[in-house]
Amino acid sequence: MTLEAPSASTYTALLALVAQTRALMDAVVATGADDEEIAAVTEELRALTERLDAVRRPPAEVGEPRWLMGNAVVGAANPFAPPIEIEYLPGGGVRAEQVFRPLHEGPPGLVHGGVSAMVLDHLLGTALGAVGRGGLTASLTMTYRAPVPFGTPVVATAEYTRSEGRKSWADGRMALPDGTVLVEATGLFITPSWFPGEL
Ligand SMILES: CCCCCCCC/C=C\CCCCCCCC(=O)SCCNC(=O)CCNC(=O)[C@H](O)C(C)(C)COP(=O)(O)OP(=O)(O)OC[C@H]1O[C@@H](n2cnc3c(N)ncnc32)[C@H](O)[C@@H]1OP(=O)(O)O
Repeated sequence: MTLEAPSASTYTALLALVAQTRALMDAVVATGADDEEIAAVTEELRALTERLDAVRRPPAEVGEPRWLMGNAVVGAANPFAPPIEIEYLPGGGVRAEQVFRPLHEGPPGLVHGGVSAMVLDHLLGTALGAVGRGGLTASLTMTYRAPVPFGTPVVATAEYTRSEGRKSWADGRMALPDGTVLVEATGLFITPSWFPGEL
């Protein structure tokens, strides 16, 4: 079955909804409203949730135009996604600059290590996809060298390193704009035997 991407106007409307939802999530994390106000807002949100949930779009399939719309890292339709915008570098490799928010908190005032792992996992996978070696993460090794701050830019980069058959490896890291490395990642990705795409 070929699924259609949402129309341009639906897509634009969806982007606005997602941006507003991200702002809501940030506000929820930080709110100091009193319990009555929280209860009133909760009721309004319950009604809004029911309206949106009344109609669902079918899930996307690999390769179709909107297949990453729901992705937790880059998904335009996913309010949980920071979202990360990935740049393909001319010499191979990928780069993304991101300002994390209190929504991504782990230790107070710092980004959660699992969020860093999620972002780097995706970046490694994208670096492999860029050289035609796309696959699923089989193992991911993280080295946390310094805390990742929120509210200030962090630069993530990743690149393909090598392959053996269906197995491919990529390396990546997050750093401050001055180059100070905060987190390093190395991952093994395996192109599943069922995957019809080219190796
Ligand atoms: C679907 C393709 C996508 C393509 C995308 C292309 C474009 C990219 C563009 C946009 C970027 C998107 C970026 C996304 C990034 C996010 C990534 C994720 O979050 S992925 C979700 C989390 N990961 C899982 O859910 C995997 C769950 N695991 C599995 O499904 C299987 O275990 C799998 C596919 C990883 C391997 O299963 P088997 O049946 O194909 O593997 P066997 O045949 O047993 O082994 C093959 C070889 O790999 C080794 N191997 C298997 N698993 C290993 C492991 N965990 N560690 C080390 N080696 C392992 C084996 O020892 C074997 O090695 P020997 O050939 O004998 O040398």
